[in-house]
Amino acid sequence: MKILSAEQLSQADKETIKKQEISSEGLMERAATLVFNEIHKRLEGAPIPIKIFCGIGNNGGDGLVIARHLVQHGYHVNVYIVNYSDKRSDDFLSNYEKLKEVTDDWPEMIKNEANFPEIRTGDFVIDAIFGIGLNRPIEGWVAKLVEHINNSQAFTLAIDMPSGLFSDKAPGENASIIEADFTLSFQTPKLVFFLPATMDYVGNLQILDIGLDKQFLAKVDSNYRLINKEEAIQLYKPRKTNTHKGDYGHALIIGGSYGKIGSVLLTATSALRTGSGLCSLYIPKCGYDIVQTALPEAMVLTDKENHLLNAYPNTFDADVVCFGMGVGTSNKAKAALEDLLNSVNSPVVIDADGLNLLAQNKSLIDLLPENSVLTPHPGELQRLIGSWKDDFEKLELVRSFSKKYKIIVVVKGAHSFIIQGDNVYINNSGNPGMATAGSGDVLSGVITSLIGQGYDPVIASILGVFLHGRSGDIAAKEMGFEGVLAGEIASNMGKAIKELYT
Ligand SMILES: NC(=O)C1=CN([C@@H]2O[C@H](COP(=O)(O)OP(=O)(O)OC[C@H]3O[C@@H](n4cnc5c(N)ncnc54)[C@H](OP(=O)(O)O)[C@@H]3O)[C@@H](O)[C@H]2O)[C@H](O)CC1
Ligand SMILES: [K+]
Repeated sequence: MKILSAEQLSQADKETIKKQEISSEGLMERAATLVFNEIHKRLEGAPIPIKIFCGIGNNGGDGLVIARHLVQHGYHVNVYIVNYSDKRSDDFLSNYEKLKEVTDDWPEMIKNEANFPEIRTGDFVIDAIFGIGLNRPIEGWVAKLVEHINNSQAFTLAIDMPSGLFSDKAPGENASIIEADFTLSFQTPKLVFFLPATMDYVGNLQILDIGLDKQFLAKVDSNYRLINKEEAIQLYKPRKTNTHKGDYGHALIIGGSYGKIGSVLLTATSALRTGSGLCSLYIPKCGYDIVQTALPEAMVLTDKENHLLNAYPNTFDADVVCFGMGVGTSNKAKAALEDLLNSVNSPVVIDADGLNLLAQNKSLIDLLPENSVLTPHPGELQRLIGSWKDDFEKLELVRSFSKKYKIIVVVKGAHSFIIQGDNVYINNSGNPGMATAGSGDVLSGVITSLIGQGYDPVIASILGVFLHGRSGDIAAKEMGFEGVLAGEIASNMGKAIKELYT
């Protein structure tokens, strides 16, 4: 699903009004009625006190339409106009009049702190103060109102966006932003819903298709895409019936050191569970018995060193190589990485200490074959590209890093970002249970396996991150968030793949 900017959404709005011969008020009615339907479906007429805070623009207009429908369905509604300016929008004004026709309880004006209503724990708050039109930080008494709402224990539903969030840029430090429990957003998700510093304001997210012009949405260009099952299934290549293991690639996993053999084992298990035809490990001697016992399906080559890797078996003929988990950052490990990068021409996957070695020896980055995949978590990323002032600057830095070295960067997080040049793919599977030791090792195995099976490295990264998340979801369903082990993310991979097409 494309992620559009506020400007693109306003354009879509205009295009829809023109093509569907609908007025902008009609479009507001359509969008806000969908919100009302969602609320009504859940509340089923319950006599909960509903407090709707409406701005004076079109987000506020949505709030007024929702209020009218709620009143007409017998709900207990109080409407507050957050009077932050005199520039009321036309659709706000006409819906203000329409609301007055259905109730004697006229909206209350909030012009300063003295007008703030008491908000109780059991209240249901609707935030229709600002939407995509926010163009500067919320200040003064309006900021205090946001704080007042956040300090209440009331359930808060944000319309289109939690007020205070910009759709396309970072909020400043200590910005006033509604902390929503739920956000119902129109037509497309907004980029800030998925960025680490702003995602927590959104709560649960649901996107409502308000029927904006399909042609415009299809042709509008966006560098940002959200990856759900609908997108993932299109990337998946089913197996043929007449087939053999040679069709699914030979993955070589290089890593491990004394005390960290488990990491390579997880990566190799995950590669095999994702469907690699063959999988070999190259590890220090001390890991030989462990791997052969724990994973008889894999083949094992050992370095001449006992506890650390020191070389790359360059006579080995693999379809794809993954390097880094558990190797440490010793000179010996550096020699092994250098050896590898001087020997291979096809894309490699680099994770964990492999990334730290690249960060410590920046000249090695030049040796990465085009389309190689790097899978840093934020700490590793910072070591590679330096620090950033906010999530947007981070995205810019990763983009130029990706362009400069012609590589793919998978920035791991609650929503992992797959970045290739200007293109950013945002993963929407997974859960907090996956924040566990070895989870990243498993991800490297999935991506490596898919590259070995012939997927283009960027597709392998997008699909791999999605499948990793789904597999984690399957594991968490059985084990609970706290109980998930990385090995279970690997072992559920077959189910995650099956679930794509069933
Ligand atoms: N296209 C769609 O998907 C639809 C969107 N709808 C809803 O409309 C809003 C966007 O409405 P808009 O009127 O453009 O903007 P807002 O309601 O978010 O803001 C209103 C005005 O507030 C001013 N502003 C901005 N920041 C601040 C601030 N910090 N303090 C005070 N005032 C501020 C600004 O005007 P200025 O002239 O003062 O700059 C805004 O214009 C969208 O989010 C949806 O909820 C439709 O209902 C359906 C179609
Ligand atoms: K809002």
